Amino acid sequence: MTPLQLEQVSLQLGSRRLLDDIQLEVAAGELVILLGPNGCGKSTLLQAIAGERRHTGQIRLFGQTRAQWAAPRLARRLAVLPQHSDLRFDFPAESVVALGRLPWPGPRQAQATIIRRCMEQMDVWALRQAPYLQLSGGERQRVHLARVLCQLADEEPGLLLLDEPTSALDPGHQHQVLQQIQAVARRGHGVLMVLHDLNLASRYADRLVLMQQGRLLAEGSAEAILTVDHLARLYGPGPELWHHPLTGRPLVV
Ligand SMILES: Nc1ncnc2c1ncn2[C@@H]1O[C@H](COP(=O)(O)OP(=O)(O)OP(=O)(O)O)[C@@H](O)[C@H]1O
Repeated sequence: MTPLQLEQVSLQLGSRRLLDDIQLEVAAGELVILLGPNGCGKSTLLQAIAGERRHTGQIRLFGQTRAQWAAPRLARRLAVLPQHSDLRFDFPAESVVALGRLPWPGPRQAQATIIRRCMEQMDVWALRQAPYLQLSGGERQRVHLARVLCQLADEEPGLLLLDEPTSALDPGHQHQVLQQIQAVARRGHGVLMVLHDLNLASRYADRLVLMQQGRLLAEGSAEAILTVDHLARLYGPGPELWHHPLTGRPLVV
């Protein structure tokens, strides 16, 4: 069953159309990256998919509309990392990650194993006892990533929505995190992720989607999408395109 299908999704606020007739699918096993300038509607789109914004048109998650999903079942299939995850409680990092396991009752030891695995994947296991509020911005972001990763189980395909998950990370952790997110997709989950870094998007996406002023402008492979014409249209004049010597993928300068 296809994790995500959008048909004619629009969202109007007063006289402003924040989303305009969006058609989009994310297949199981696919990592789709959404690109576009500030304010074009990327977060709004993710929020609409997450059920947080009223919209017209249809959004299907694994073939069912939101109204057809019981919330506890959907919580095992849909995991969302918003652009900002504000948390004021001074829990140990491990307890923050454990929040992701709330939809899953189960033996304590099995839960602990999954939590540890996700924290290791996000390189925060060594920080497990650190109070959340004492963590750095990048450490907090990786703790929240571990939390959403451990919300999905590999027995049932899920959908992962990630809004700029690497915005606070150093280059080494950006690659580590994106490799893990790619591995999540390879295990059969659908992933829809917002990124601003064009070269990370070029390297990791199975498909890129360009957004401009609430509309989808183009979608396809990195080679098809990262063109001088598209980039100049979205971000202004000046981009140069090279090719990565090892991967052959577009490299934006
Ligand atoms: N509740 C709201 N009321 C009024 N305008 C809103 C509201 N929510 C979003 N907007 C506007 O909708 C537009 C799209 O916002 P959105 O956060 O989706 O952009 P974005 O593409 O994610 O941008 P960024 O790259 O800066 O994160 C923005 O111009 C924003 O000001």
